[in-house]
Amino acid sequence: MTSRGQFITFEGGEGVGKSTQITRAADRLKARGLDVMVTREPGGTPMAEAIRELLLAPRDEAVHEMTELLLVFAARAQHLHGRILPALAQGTWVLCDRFTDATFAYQGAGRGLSQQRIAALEQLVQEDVRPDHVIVLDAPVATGMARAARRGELDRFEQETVAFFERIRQCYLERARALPARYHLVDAGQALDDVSEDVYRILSQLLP
Ligand SMILES: Nc1ncnc2c1ncn2[C@@H]1O[C@H](COP(=O)(O)OP(=O)(O)O)[C@@H](O)[C@H]1O
Ligand SMILES: Cc1cn([C@H]2C[C@H](O)[C@@H](COP(=O)(O)OP(=O)(O)O)O2)c(=O)[nH]c1=O
Repeated sequence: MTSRGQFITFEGGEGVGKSTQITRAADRLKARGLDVMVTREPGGTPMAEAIRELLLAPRDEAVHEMTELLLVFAARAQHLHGRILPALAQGTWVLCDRFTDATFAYQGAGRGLSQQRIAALEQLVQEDVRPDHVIVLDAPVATGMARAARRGELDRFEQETVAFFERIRQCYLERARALPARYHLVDAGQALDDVSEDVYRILSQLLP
């Protein structure tokens, strides 16, 4: 029987290097012979990517935080059932750029929705599914924002204030410290290659 793949998420604020590091990590795991799928949230399936576009587009209309929360979980339900769970069942390792920790950070700490409400939706949508491991890339907010700004036009979240991103960073740090067996904190303020080494050191301990 094929053993279930590992479900590993990459988290952190804007521009900390999640996309870059997840690609590098996947390449190294594939080189070790593993079956690896890289995906992202919000998104990961055509319908969930359409919800992502709804969420990220800057708009004149104020977006209620509950609308944002429900859209994030609607996309997640589609992604989880359509792609993540089938891949894990086949023994594929799933590396996901953001997952529900981002909801606790952005819609919770950022927008002010209660952690209990988010936890209730997490239970409803995911039942007992949680990431096996979470890599939290941590860097000063200014560092991440400067890197993100270099990418060009800012999306609806990237237009937020420094205070918003400071709350997000603290939320990730608190979650990482509360559950050290699942969360792995990495200093993302280092040079790219040093961050990659730290990430791979963590992943290599999970190899079969
Ligand atoms: N450790 C690093 N040092 C310098 N630049 C970095 C580092 N990590 C990422 N970058 C650059 O910062 C930008 C944002 O990185 P990206 O991986 O897209 O971050 P995220 O997915 O977290 O938003 C990219 O241009 C990337 O090349
Ligand atoms: C998964 C998720 C993402 N988001 C936000 C955070 C990001 O600003 C945005 C898009 O994610 P992403 O493309 O990973 O951001 P970036 O590469 O700019 O760091 O979606 C939430 O607000 N809640 C969530 O649950």
